[in-house]
Amino acid sequence: MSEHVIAPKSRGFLFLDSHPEGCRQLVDEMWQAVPAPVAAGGEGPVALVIGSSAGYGLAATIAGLARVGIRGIGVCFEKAPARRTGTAGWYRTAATARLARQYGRDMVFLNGDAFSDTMKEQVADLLAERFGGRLDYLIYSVAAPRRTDPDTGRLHTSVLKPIGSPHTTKTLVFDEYGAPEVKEITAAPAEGDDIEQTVAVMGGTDWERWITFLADRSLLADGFTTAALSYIGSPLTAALYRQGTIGAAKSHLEATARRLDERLGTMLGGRAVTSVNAAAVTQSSTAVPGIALYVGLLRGILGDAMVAPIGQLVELWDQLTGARPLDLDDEGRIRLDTWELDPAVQHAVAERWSTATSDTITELADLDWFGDEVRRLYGFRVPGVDYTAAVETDVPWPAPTS
Ligand SMILES: NC(=O)c1ccc[n+]([C@@H]2O[C@H](COP(=O)([O-])OP(=O)(O)OC[C@H]3O[C@@H](n4cnc5c(N)ncnc54)[C@H](O)[C@@H]3O)[C@@H](O)[C@H]2O)c1
Repeated sequence: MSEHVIAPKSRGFLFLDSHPEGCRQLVDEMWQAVPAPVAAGGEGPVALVIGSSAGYGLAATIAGLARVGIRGIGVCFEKAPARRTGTAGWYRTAATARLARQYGRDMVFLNGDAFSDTMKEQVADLLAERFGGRLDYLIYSVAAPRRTDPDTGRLHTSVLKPIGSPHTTKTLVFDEYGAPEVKEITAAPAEGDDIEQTVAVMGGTDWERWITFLADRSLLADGFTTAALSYIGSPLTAALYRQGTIGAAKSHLEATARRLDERLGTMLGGRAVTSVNAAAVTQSSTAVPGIALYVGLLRGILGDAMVAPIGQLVELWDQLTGARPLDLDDEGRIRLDTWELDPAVQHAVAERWSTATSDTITELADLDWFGDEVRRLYGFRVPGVDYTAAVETDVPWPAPTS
């Protein structure tokens, strides 16, 4: 037993501790937000979600469990409680596993490096032993700063840089008293092998490696379908995102999808697509310069009309399972970002972006919402949680039920 009162301590948008009870309630909230299952009863399809503990991958896991009745495996990379609390994803995984069990879904969570072949072996063994040797769906939603290539042993590091020339952007920071400041920063362009390294981490190489690995062991079911998450985003963030090093990785991911789609089509009558999702506040997105400002302004304009990740992932599952028709753009991508990239919305965000200063930002952007969302990533600011009460932080990793 290790009970503590946990106060939010942060460095910028990163918090040092997370709140187990807040994380549990947020997972409950996400589950409750999922509409009733499409088909009830029977054994659900077998799914593997890579990046299952946070952001879009967590939404994929919860929407899959609650809407489609999936069973299978979630893979993520989280830190256990030790001197500090566990990471939020640790507690969210414990909460997701508890709900899965409660609803009778056999879901096993593995904590470790998805880029490694050891993890691929572990997943392959579990699929063979526990899930009838057939995988129906794979959702790939990893956001990571680095990846070791199992073939070469080389460590690749991804960077967020513009390509070609330096780029100056407005960005949102909070001073030591929590007051918002709109600043300008200039990002130096990619140099050396920055692009290649970012593509090696966030492009499609590891996704393809997973599929080849599982195909070689004959673990992919007929009609096997896979989706990887991508982002396009606004012209306001394009120099640093879609036209930058990370955008090069996303283009690689999308090209990988087209190649895999052909391969899976011939091999199994299967499919590979990318799903272009909309801007959301996650640990990864807040690391991109300008994104915090952009998302705050977007919320200021759209309010509750923004579609949260869980809503987008219900739509993704509906399209993947055929509950709704698959709706692909000209480049073969599922587009769940149309409300964000609507020209009228983008025009309104651009207007506010151009006039935003430290003095006007609280009127133009919904910073209360943004501040809450950042804290909720760590289980804070969840209505109904008593943050003055001590909570058990020593939560075990969920053991598979036999
Ligand atoms: N956040 C956005 O605004 C946004 C918008 C559209 C698309 N996307 C895409 O969604 C995907 C996920 O991003 P997110 O923002 O949800 O990220 P996130 O930081 O919220 O979650 C990342 C997940 O990856 C897992 N992970 C990281 N490194 C790992 C490793 N080595 N092995 C196993 N698991 C690992 C983490 O444990 C976590 O579950 C990315 O492809 C991203 O580009 C994000």
